[in-house]
Amino acid sequence: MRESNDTPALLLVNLGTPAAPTAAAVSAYLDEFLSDPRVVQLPRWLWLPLLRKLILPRRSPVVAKKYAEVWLPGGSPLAVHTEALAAAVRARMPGWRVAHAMRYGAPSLAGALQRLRADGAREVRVLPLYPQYSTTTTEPVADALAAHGAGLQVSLLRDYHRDAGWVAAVADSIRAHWAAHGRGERLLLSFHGLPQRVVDAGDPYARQCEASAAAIAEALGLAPGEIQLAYQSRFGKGKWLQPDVVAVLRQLAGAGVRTVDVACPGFAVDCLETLEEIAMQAAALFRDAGGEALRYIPCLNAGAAHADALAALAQAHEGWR
Ligand SMILES: C=CC1=C(C)c2cc3[nH]c(cc4nc(cc5[nH]c(cc1n2)c(C)c5CCC(=O)O)C(CCC(=O)O)=C4C)c(C)c3C=C
Ligand SMILES: [Fe+2]
Ligand SMILES: [Fe+2]
Repeated sequence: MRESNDTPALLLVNLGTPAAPTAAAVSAYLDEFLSDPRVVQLPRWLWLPLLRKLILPRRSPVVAKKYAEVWLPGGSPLAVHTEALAAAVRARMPGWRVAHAMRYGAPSLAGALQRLRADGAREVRVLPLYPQYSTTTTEPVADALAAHGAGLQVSLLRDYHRDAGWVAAVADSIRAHWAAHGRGERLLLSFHGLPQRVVDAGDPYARQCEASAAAIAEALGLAPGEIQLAYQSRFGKGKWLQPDVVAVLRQLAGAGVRTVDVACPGFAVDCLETLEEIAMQAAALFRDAGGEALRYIPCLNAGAAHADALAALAQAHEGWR
């Protein structure tokens, strides 16, 4: 069916991921991602030669091996799950065009906007799949909309870090994990980290992570002290948000904690940072430090509760600007 011109469109946007688990594809992806001045805020004359001559040649083959360990038959987990999530949301929004795009890599945001335009869309709601706002993730989506959104009436959802539907979906996924595997001695929520200087410059991301953790704790009927928050995926040499997930896991194991449940509610879908860094690396580290088991709780991915929450957000009257 061809929708009428007045049908609104929803565009789900995720970060992006390499096209293949190879050094060349990882290098191309990281080059686009890490040369965005919103992501690494160093002077270009200093950063770009450093990135291209030193960091990419060294890091890309190492990171490509990590991607290879989690790669799915259909591609990178982030790409596969984002596409499945868009399909699940589409099924809940009759009358809407629902598309997805990546901020870096493919399918490109510019291309997705072009297809919507060609298809006769006028109003486009853009939902970055970042529950917590950051100048390093959400704002680059706004930049791309300013650059490629001409001719469309575009609005953006800046964050959904305390949205009731999303909080309930995360809490339910943790309860389901407990029902299937029993309850670990501790519950740890691991969010992607951020350089401390970005936070000091006023980025509200860390506050939003704390508020999300508090809301999830409340939905689970836990006291704030019964849930621990940590930050992961540190990159480079500078100071990043604390506490670091590795330090927290070492400390828990050292204190005699045998089992810890870990969820990553800042990630809408599973990706390298959850499947390799947490479910594989951090789990091995916890065992080496004397723990018995780190039980990873998968992201919401294309689950029904997630798709319901995002479809409700997409059709909400508030939050869009
Ligand atoms: C300065 C560097 C980085 C900042 C700032 C940053 C913020 C940030 N990232 C996400 C979500 C994801 N990041 C992912 C991978 C990834 N992130 C960085 C660096 C920064 N991220 C790098 C170099 C990489 C690639 C992997 C590596 O080389 O180690 C991913 C996964 C992508 C995938 O393909 O699976 C996600 C998702 C958030 C939410 C965020 C700030 C809040
Ligand atoms: Fe249709
Ligand atoms: Fe990142």
